Amino acid sequence: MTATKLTSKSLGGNWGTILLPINKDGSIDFSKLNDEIDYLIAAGTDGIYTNGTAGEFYNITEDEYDKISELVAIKCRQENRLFQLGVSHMSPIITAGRLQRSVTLKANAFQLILPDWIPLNRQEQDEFMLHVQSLAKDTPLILYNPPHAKSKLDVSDFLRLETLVETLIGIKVADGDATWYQSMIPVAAKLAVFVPGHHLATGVKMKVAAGAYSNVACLNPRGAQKWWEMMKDDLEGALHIERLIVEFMTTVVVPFQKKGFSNPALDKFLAAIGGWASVETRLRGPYSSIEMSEVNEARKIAERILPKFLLAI
Ligand SMILES: CC(=O)N[C@H]1[C@H]([C@H](O)[C@H](O)CO)O[C@](O)(C(=O)O)C[C@@H]1O
Repeated sequence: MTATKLTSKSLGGNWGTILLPINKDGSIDFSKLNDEIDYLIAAGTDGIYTNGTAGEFYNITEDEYDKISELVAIKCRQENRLFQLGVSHMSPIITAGRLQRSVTLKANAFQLILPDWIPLNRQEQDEFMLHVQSLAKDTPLILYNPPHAKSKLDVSDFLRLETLVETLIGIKVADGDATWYQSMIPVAAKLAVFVPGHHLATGVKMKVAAGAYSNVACLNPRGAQKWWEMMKDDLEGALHIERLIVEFMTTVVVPFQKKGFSNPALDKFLAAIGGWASVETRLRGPYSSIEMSEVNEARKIAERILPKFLLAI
């Protein structure tokens, strides 16, 4: 079977991340991971992706990388579900290795970051992306450029890379204010732009967002999907829900961010609050995890603020 060919026009929607169930000794619990992938597939999100930040791509061995990618690829192909494999790594050599070993898995796309120790000048960005394109063959690419990346790309970089790299179909970025959205309209005309999950309705209203690799799907993949569907025929209603999600994030999640917990710690906390996966809050060290004992209180606040469909399992 050939993989459905994603394009900058067809790529979009609510994508659910794989989160790693980490044992006390730091190993990955593959049996729990298995169940989690089954749940995500059954939840009916537009797609599933591996090795995002929430998948702790920066802190796994190459053997683990291969095992995770294979597991997700086999299950998603069996069930005919769209999936993307993250091949990101801070080292260009490791990214290339991940890519080369994953090409046969027939992902619908690869997600990747630029090399992330020494910032890349434009020529180096171009060279890296062309190299990756040649390794990925005809599998499309999504470039992930978070605000903490060493090489921060702007509108002109995205447009240049889109012209240069034929198989680049999307980008994942943090959003900004109305001026930012305005500036991204030319990019959105050419590439599928993914914005933070909790701002997706705004992104749609501003005619920029094609979808989200979603932290709302971390909380509840089914609920996040329902919210995305709502954006198509009741955008005002979806914007109202977004305000509730943002209120929930501000009340429950941001205080942990202010204490210094990382984004993946927050994503795992969201999943534990949602309670749909057998994933707990533990991250692989040295990164700190939010204690499971915080989950009950957070869940109570979630129940007060959020609509039922975002929490029901
Ligand atoms: C608010 C937000 O968008 N969070 C997203 C983060 C950040 O983009 C990332 O932590 C920056 O490094 O990425 C993910 O964890 C990921 O790709 O797996 C998904 C999560 O929804």
